[in-house]
Amino acid sequence: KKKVQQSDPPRVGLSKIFTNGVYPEGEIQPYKDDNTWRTTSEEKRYDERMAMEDPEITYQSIRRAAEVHRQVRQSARKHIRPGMTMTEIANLIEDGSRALVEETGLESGIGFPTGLSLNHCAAHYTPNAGDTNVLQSGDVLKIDIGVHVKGRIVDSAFTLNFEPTYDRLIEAVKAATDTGIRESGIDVRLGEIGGAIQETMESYEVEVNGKIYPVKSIENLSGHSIGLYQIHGGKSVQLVKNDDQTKMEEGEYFAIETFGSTGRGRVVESGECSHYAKIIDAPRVPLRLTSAKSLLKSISSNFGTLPFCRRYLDRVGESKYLLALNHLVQQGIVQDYPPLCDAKGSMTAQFEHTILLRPTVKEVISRGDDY
Ligand SMILES: O=S(=O)(c1cccs1)N(Cc1ccc(F)cc1)Cc1ncn[nH]1
Ligand SMILES: [Mn+2]
Ligand SMILES: [Mn+2]
Ligand SMILES: [Mn+2]
Repeated sequence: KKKVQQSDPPRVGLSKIFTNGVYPEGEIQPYKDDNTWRTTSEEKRYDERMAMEDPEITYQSIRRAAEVHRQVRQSARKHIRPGMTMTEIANLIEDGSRALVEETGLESGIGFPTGLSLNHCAAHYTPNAGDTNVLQSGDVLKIDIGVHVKGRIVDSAFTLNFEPTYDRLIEAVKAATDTGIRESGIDVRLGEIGGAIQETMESYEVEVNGKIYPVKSIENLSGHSIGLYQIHGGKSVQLVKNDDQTKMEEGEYFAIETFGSTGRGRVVESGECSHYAKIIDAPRVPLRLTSAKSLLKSISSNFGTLPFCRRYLDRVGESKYLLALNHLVQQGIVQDYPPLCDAKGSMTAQFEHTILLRPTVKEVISRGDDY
């Protein structure tokens, strides 16, 4: 049988390429100071075999999502250039993701809105309809892509620049994220990881037009555990030293993400909101507003508890939904996630990977040869 090749831009579904249903493993890291106990223990190897066989937690789902992520981001890096509108960039990425993951209802598809935060904005910006913003050559663009298969979400992000000014900032954040990944492990306290991330991050400085800026960890952003169809699983991994004694546990998925800044090292909500998500255990309040009732039905059937953005409502045929959407937010049924920005004029960068704490090893699921 002839081997099927991926197209450029990528549009061939991965099940046509990985015809045996086996997808590439991520980067395998032994647990730190664990020497070989977990890797060799019979009991742990048994636990792993059971996990592999359980259709609900099969590793193939998350690995398929990760391979989609790698191929889409490779194409993004190749094609995104100053002069493109943010909307063109979002569509380029999302068309690729939907095609490669072979989007099928809530079975597989986009994990959350494509983050395209610029410059002093660190997270949760994606264009709404009518956004005419154009990428500039001096911009620092955080590309945060989500892909899910059977509710297993890969949350991974990288930073693009087109001029060398902020190369050191980008280097600092890549190093800090790798520190966070290295320090993660079963029974590790979340506070310990925060301290290590901050130490790496703040060992860097960046020179901009003759002025030296120390790189700061953004103290009110964090990594997070990830659940089934649940981008935020309830545990947060801070980017600064703290005494959170909560431990990481075997079988948990984590998004290890760090953000560096030349500004205050703190973000505030700023600008028009695009990102939303149904709150998992939202109170069942009787909705008086009929339009809110029908919008909620559309959100539940199209996205479930996965985050979505206004463009996704547009594409499933919703219109004139803002009043209803704001009502759902105000009733505590839908969470809004406005853009999170440091001071105007400052610069922020992000790197993020999704890791899985397997019984025997730590797997950096979203690792590629790019980052
Ligand atoms: O800031 S978060 O809300 C958060 C961090 C810690 C606890 S909750 N957030 C989760 C999220 C929220 C909305 C989305 F559309 C996608 C993800 C982190 C994140 N944003 C992008 N990638 N990762
Ligand atoms: Mn091409
Ligand atoms: Mn992310
Ligand atoms: Mn994340």
